[in-house]
Amino acid sequence: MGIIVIKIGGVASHQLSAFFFQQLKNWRQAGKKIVLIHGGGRYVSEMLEKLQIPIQKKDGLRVTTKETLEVTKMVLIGQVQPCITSFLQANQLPAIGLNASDGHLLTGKFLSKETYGLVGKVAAVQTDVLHDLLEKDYIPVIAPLGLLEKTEDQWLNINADAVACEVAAALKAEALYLLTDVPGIQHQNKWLEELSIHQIEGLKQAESLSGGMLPKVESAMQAVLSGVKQVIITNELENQGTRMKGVTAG
Ligand SMILES: Nc1ncnc2c1ncn2[C@@H]1O[C@H](COP(=O)(O)OP(=O)(O)O)[C@@H](O)[C@H]1O
Ligand SMILES: CC(=O)N[C@@H](CCC(=O)OP(=O)(O)O)C(=O)O
Repeated sequence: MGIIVIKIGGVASHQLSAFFFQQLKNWRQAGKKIVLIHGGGRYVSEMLEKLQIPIQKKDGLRVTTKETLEVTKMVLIGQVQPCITSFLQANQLPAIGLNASDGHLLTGKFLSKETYGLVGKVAAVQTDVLHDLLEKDYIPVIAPLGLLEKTEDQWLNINADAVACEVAAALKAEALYLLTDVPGIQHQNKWLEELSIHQIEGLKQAESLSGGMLPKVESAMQAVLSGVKQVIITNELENQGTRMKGVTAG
């Protein structure tokens, strides 16, 4: 079963183009299965500002306190996710919104509690739930949070790019698109068509990568190394974007 995983970044989530919906339909008609992961960090930040809760980011990740986590959950699962599922439904694409606790979909571990607080990395993806939905022709739409391993109530905030890459690897997806607000990765005023694992260190040293692009590139490369053949960072599905290239990938 050919699976295509698409991560919709915060900005991208409210500007899904007609081409996006048409492409999803074309893929489905060609027998592909689609899984979406959504971000929404900018909406979390907007709500934190409204509530006058301090925002702190480190290495492109949100330092997450108990209070921040509550707001993150509320915004991502309560606002961003239903917005995306209703856009899909309105475009005749059958969608089901999912969070970590649905069928124990996503479990996590602390990334570093001392440094980032209640931030996780993916420990396991319950792929059976996803396969069941895909067989019934649904498009699962997943929020980037996890449940701490061996608990039912300790939630962890996880970077959406990291979730998308882990889900793509667990599903052995044939392609992963990380949709964001820029047409790819830029270095020395040029948009890169490809970025190989060997170039990443150079880009970091040159301080070409900052903010959310740092964890995005790290996760994308991890997905390539886990066997996802095509990993692309772009702003629109029709644009070429930057293709991540592994050691042996051609
Ligand atoms: N080298 C780079 N090339 C392109 N964008 C970069 C680069 N370094 C940092 N960025 C920033 O990364 C942002 C995209 O990451 P992020 O804000 O986390 O988006 P998303 O919410 O879609 O995951 C861009 O808007 C851009 O400002
Ligand atoms: C740990 C961490 O940083 N979590 C992110 C989760 C949302 C996200 O990743 O949204 P984008 O993809 O739109 O940036 C956050 O709280 O902003």
